[in-house]
Order: sequence, then structure tokens, then C-alpha cells
Amino acid sequence: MLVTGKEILQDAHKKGYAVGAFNVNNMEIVQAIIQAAEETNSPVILQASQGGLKYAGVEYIAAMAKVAAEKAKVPVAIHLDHGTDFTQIVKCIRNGFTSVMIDGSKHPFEENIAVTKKVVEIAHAAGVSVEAELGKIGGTEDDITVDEKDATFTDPDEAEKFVKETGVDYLAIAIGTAHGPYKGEPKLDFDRLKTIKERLNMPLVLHGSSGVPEESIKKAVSLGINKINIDTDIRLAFNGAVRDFVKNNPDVYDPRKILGPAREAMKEVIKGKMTIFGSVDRA
Ligand SMILES: O=C(COP(=O)(O)O)N(O)CCCOP(=O)(O)O
Ligand SMILES: [Zn+2]
Repeated sequence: MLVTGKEILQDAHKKGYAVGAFNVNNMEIVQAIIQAAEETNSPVILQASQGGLKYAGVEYIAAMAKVAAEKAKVPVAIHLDHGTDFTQIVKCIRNGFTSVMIDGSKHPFEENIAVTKKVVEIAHAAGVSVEAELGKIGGTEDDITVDEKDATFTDPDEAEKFVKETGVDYLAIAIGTAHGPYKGEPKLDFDRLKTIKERLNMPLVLHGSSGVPEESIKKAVSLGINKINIDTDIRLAFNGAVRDFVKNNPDVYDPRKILGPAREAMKEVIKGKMTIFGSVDRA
């Protein structure tokens, strides 16, 4: 059933588990996520970045996600990931998204507060939940690039002021993760996470979670992470399955036969994440 991000994440926050937020760019990815959620009885967040909306069109993403959510036997929220453009954010709200991220992390602190407050006001008026970002999460994906040196961790004092002044529902924090594939093993600042959780006592979000070792993810969940963003690991599962199939079936040209195994491979990866996050049987 279609719910807001806040409904899903408040439960996760209260009971100490995390919910996967998986990026969608086409029908097979949407189906893989929903199948994984139903097979594990997990709540789940379908999310699209601005890059994903550019690729598929907001109407297509919204239509697929709404059908999927309304038919699903588990709670599903539809989330805009890394929204930076106010018009785009309003467009998502008008298209039925139940959660939006305003990523003001590239602005100075006071400006991040200002842009975030503006989105909270309009989103809450429409019954839509809001995620914001404080501190800079490094790494590269299609539309997001933050150099290592510019990646700055979230300051607990600033986080307290930020949340009080903006009224956001959940906060993406920078504690050592980065978007996209890792070169070495990411070292997460768990002490910082613990302090921020104690000070804010609200749902927290981890970006750049693909490739983070399982024990680090479990420790982050135990210390208060409740929404975990995954994109790269889904891309890698899709990519591997398609390449394998095409290599082994050079004469097959039916997209259903090529994309079907990719859907299955993505589903298995996503079910594994839900187990690690602790969202299994929480629906
Ligand atoms: O935090 C994450 C996922 O990080 P991961 O890929 O490292 O799992 N995200 O917000 C996904 C960002 C995807 O952006 P784009 O569609 O522009 O490439
Ligand atoms: Zn992200």
C-alpha cells in the first residue's frame, strides 16, 4: 500500500531497524524491488533521482511506482532522491510522490536551512515527507559529484540547529560513505553517528551505501540509521545478468528474455539487503 516516507521511517526509528531506499529507472527495477519486498514482507522505499527522472520522465516513474505501491501487500513510499530544483520537487509532489529530498548540502549552512524550510512548508502542506542533507557526501554518480576533499562530515551542533529550524522528517548525514563504487574500504565515523542520533532522536539516512561491508551497515543500523540508499549494487546486478545472458545466448534478441534474468538477479540482491537492514517481516 502507498504510504508516506515518514510512516515507514518513524516505525524504523522507534524499533531500531533500517529500510532500503532503492533507485528506480525502469519497469524491471521497480518490479524487482516490489517482488523482493513482498517475498520478505519488508516495507520499502522506491526512489528516483533527478537523473532517473530525466531518463524516464517523472510521469512514467510516478505511474509505475504508484501502480506498484497500490498493488503491493507491503508499505511502499515513493521518494525523490537528491532533489535540488524547487520546481522539480513540486512536480514530484503533484505527481503523487509521498516523500521528497531537498539536497541543499552544496549551499552554505544558512542557505541550506532556507531552501530546506521552503520545501518543508510546501511538502508538509501536501502531506508529503521531507529528507534533507547536512554535510557533504562524496563520490560520483550520473548527476552527483563531490570530490573527496570537499566531502565534509556532518557536525552534530549544526545538525541540531538545522533540524530545529527546518522541521525536516529525516536527515541524510555524512559520516564517511560516498556515492558509487569504492576504491578502498569506507571507514564510517560511528562515534559521530551515535552523537547525532542522541542529539536528534529522529530517523537518519545513509547515502552511498553500496559496497559498504555488511558489518559496517549493521553497526550503522544499530546506532540509528533508518533509511539506507542503494543504487550501484542494483546497477551491478543488472549489468552482470544482462552481460552473462547475452554472452551465453548471442542469438536471442527478445528484450523480455534479456531483461527477465536481470530482474531476478536484482531481486535477489535486494532481498539480501533487506535481511542485513533488519526490515524483513516488519511490514
Ligand atoms: O545514495 C545513493 C546510492 O548510492 P550508491 O550508488 O553508492 O548505493 N543515491 O542517492 C543514489 C544516487 C543516484 O544518482 P544518479 O541517478 O544521478 O546516478
Ligand atoms: Zn545519495
